[in-house]
Amino acid sequence: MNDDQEFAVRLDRVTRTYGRGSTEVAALREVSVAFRRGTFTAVMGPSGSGKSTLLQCGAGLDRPQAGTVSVGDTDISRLSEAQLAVMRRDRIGMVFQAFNLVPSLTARQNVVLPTRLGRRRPDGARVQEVLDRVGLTGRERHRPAQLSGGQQQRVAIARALLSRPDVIFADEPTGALDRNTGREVLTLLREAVDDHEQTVVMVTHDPDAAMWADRVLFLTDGRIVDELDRPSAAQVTARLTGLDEGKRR
Ligand SMILES: Nc1ncnc2c1ncn2[C@@H]1O[C@H](COP(=O)(O)OP(=O)(O)OP(=O)(O)O)[C@@H](O)[C@H]1O
Repeated sequence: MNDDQEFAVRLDRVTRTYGRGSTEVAALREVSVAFRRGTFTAVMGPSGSGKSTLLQCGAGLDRPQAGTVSVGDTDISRLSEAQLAVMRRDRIGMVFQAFNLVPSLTARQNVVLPTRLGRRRPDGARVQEVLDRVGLTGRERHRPAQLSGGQQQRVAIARALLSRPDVIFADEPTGALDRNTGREVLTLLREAVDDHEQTVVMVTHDPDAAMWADRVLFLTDGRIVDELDRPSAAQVTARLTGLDEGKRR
């Protein structure tokens, strides 16, 4: 297998800075990391360490000043905005802490919205399949306000799954949920990896959520400073405490 088939997404020496001159902040400093197909990676680190920026650059929502981002065999820094939009629609799914649903639309309409915006006709059977898969059978016509937080996040996951994306980027997907509901969301993300060979990259502050991942990356000041394979929550907590202490010194 060559690298393009083995890895869903690769960042190579990616640098992203914000602002200029004395207010310049380096959110990512020459970060190189590859996400193997069919794996679940958690990204952790102190506030402001660059986690969301890593996700945004990987998903093509933000463009780095230097370095390359590849999705499969495509270097996305070379794509036009229009080509990038198609790539994001077809191959990348996004899930956010705040669900990002349209309040006036039903669950089903929210799931098909990206397809409709792409001026394509949704496949009704596929839409029902993803709604069933995330446990929303019977709630297809509910609007977000009529759903619990966990159910709203399921709608967002169904929306992300619809196009069978290679990779799903999730930015604190359990951050607004209680522990049990969060666990249900993590189960869905884990199933995407184990049963559907998708790739999940998830930012989280919660060591219990990170435990669901195959690998945990630790960021500090825009750099990946460590990684752990299948760690326990206690190992994750210990590593995070070490990072915070390192920062204070
Ligand atoms: N649009 C922006 N304009 C200016 N600075 C930004 C912007 N986005 C991020 N930054 C800065 O880049 C750095 C990294 O931000 P980022 O949001 O990636 O961190 P994070 O690890 O996700 O933080 P948190 O855990 O608090 O969400 C921070 O110092 C932040 O202030």
